[in-house]
Amino acid sequence: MAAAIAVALLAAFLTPLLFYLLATRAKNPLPANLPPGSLGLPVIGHSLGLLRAMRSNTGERWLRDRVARYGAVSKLSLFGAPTVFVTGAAANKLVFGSDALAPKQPRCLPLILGRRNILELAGDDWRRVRGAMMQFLKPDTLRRYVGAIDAEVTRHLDAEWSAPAGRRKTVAVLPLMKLLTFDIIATLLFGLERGAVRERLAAAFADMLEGMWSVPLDLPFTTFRKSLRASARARRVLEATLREKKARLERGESSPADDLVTCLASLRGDDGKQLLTDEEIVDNAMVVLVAGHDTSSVLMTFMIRHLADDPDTLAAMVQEHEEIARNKAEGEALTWEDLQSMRFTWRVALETLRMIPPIFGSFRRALEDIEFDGYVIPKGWQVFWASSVTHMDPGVFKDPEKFDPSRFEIPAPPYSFVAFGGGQRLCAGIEFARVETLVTMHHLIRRFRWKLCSRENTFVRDPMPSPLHGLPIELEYIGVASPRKSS
Ligand code: HEM
Repeated sequence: MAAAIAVALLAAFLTPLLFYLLATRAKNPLPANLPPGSLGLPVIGHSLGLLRAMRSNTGERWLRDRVARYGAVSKLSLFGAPTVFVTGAAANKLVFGSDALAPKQPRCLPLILGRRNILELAGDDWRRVRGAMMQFLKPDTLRRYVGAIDAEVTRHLDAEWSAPAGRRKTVAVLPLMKLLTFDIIATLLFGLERGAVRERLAAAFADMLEGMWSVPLDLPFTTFRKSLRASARARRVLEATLREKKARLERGESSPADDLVTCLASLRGDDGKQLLTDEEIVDNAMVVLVAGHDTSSVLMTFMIRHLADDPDTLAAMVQEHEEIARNKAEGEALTWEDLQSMRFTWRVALETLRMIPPIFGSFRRALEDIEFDGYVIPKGWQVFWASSVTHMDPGVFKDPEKFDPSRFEIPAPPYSFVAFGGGQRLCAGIEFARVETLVTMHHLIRRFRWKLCSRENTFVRDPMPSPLHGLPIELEYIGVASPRKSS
């Protein structure tokens, strides 16, 4: 019965789409010099093949096979739209630099995050929203929050990782890292204290994520419907938070530097009006929650996974962090200056991101016919970029399968390392991610050693890389940390 309903729904959904595609193709004949490759079956195209490969952790190979067969530019069909897949530094430059390409997200994203979220915006609207967010996320502002992030990390480690003296403890790393990054965002960016409101946001957010990448069918019992409802609950919390922040600002009880939401609410345009609308502030708080939560938690999880089996890298990191700790008083919080000394640790993070980029790739939409590499990308088509093929290209990164942080002693060639994207849409949260990663790794390395519980060291992409069972590790407390002096 359920299967019959699903088939009927699918037919109802696909048939008009098929007619639409045939009609538009008849109206706009395709240019002759399209990239090589086939568009596959109508509508279904190559989506199932790619998704299956990602779930079995062969997504990178799936793309590499395409490149071996067709070259760095090829056509295919993904998620119901004709697509050109591009890879390599020149293609990345096009993706991140060309005004003829606009961002394009899966259809479910604006429905869940809100239509005024930065990922949907272009032109002046994008510049205004990005500029406002960077007021808080730029290094000059973030340097003031290192102590607060340090406090959040040590509190988290005390509560979730530590075991009674002499006892070993097993933890699953990924869920804990997600909890930590959620807590850091809730405190630092939303200024939400621990308690019922924050727990309501955490619960709504967890439900919302489940349907984030699902088929956007708003029908009873679909994951997407559940996600939409959870998104409405999360928005209600953020709207109430914004109202409270605005009231406090008006009463002179807070400062724009308190948190991202207060900062955005305080900004004024030339006309003296609030620079971002309330809707924009809430939509972009939702983006920050999603963009900043899964990505950094995945990075730290895979660093921990790698360090368990790489004693040389671990030893070099231990040395770096011991030197920093030597110059600090007992329990003293880290500072911005300390983070600048964590060069090796950040190179380990970059190498981890090169080999396992949390964001597999994403889409753009051609606003006009674009000529690239001797082919035409027709107006209206999707462009799909993926970081992994460039990251694993031996012509760019020698011995790409080897984990070698020293390769980042000099900057990678332009548009070759794209884990954070590139160009004007470069990740807005790089500095934030760098601060939370370095602070967390410092305290973990000073307190614990660990080994992997499972020898089956694989992961799947869903679409974020997720290690088997959340990466269970056995922790040994080495007891060098001491109670904090300041926060
Ligand atoms: C290891 C951590 C992170 C990685 C690997 C990462 C990766 C990326 C990538 C690849 C993009 C570009 C997507 C595209 O061009 O299609 C992006 C954009 C973005 N990221 Fe991150 N991100 C990370 C952490 C964060 C954090 C912590 C925040 C917020 C605090 C954040 C906020 C954003 C925002 C707002 C954008 C959109 C920028 C724009 O369109 O102008 N990210 N990120």
